[in-house]
Amino acid sequence: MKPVIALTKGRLEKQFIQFLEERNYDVNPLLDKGRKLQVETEDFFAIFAKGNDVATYVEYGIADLGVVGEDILLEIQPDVFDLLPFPFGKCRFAIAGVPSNLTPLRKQRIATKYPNITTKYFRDQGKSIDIVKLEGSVELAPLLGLADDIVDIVETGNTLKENGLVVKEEMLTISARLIANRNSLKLKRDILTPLIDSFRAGEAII
Ligand SMILES: Nc1ncnc2c1ncn2[C@@H]1O[C@H](COP(=O)(O)OP(=O)(O)OP(=O)(O)O)[C@@H](O)[C@H]1O
Ligand SMILES: O=P(O)(O)OC[C@H]1O[C@H](OP(=O)(O)OP(=O)(O)O)[C@H](O)[C@@H]1O
Repeated sequence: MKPVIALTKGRLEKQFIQFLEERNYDVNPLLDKGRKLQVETEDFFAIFAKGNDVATYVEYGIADLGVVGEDILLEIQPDVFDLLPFPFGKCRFAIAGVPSNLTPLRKQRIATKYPNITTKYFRDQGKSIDIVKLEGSVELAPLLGLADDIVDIVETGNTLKENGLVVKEEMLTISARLIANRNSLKLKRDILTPLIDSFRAGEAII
């Protein structure tokens, strides 16, 4: 029996495949998958999903393990075991906006894909804000007057720079994480341990 791993489609999938390649795993089935959403390799079955759904598949035990951004774990708090950080998917959360805008007299309006992380961050500082939930291209919001500032992921800073925005406050740094279904960890320990241990070797270079 092989473990089932749920992978976040897109940039994390690519970085995870590179991570596997560096550890001499057979990655050809993953590279050649085309539009298939389930693939079998020599070592595991992989399923490909959006980040939020990766957490759901792992929580429900459909997948034993998952590769997911820490942002998803912080935002939706799925009932999964957070096993270890990967040395990729590294970025940070920041408050950003137009350089010169003043703090408004009314409640500050923040646009974000991450309402829970944002609310908690401001609440911890004793600030009450209004949230505008967006699904992407969050940088548009302060430029078009939808919000005063944004809370979003920053990696290179290019998206902010090319849109004339600046970081106003650094919040926290994150990376991709290996998560596990709680029952799988107990019941499938023998098949999961070798895989987890080989991934754990990556921690040393974080
Ligand atoms: N610019 C970035 N640099 C590094 N990691 C990032 C960056 N943006 C997002 N991530 C991480 O990669 C994960 C997947 O992001 P990605 O943008 O591929 O998917 P998404 O957020 O669901 O967006 P989309 O709707 O475009 O697929 C995020 O959950 C986050 O952990
Ligand atoms: O600092 P940078 O290297 O420019 O990366 C940051 C950008 O990457 C993410 O967006 P993504 O590409 O996932 O698109 P999205 O806006 O649709 O979420 C994030 O939301 C920022 O917009």
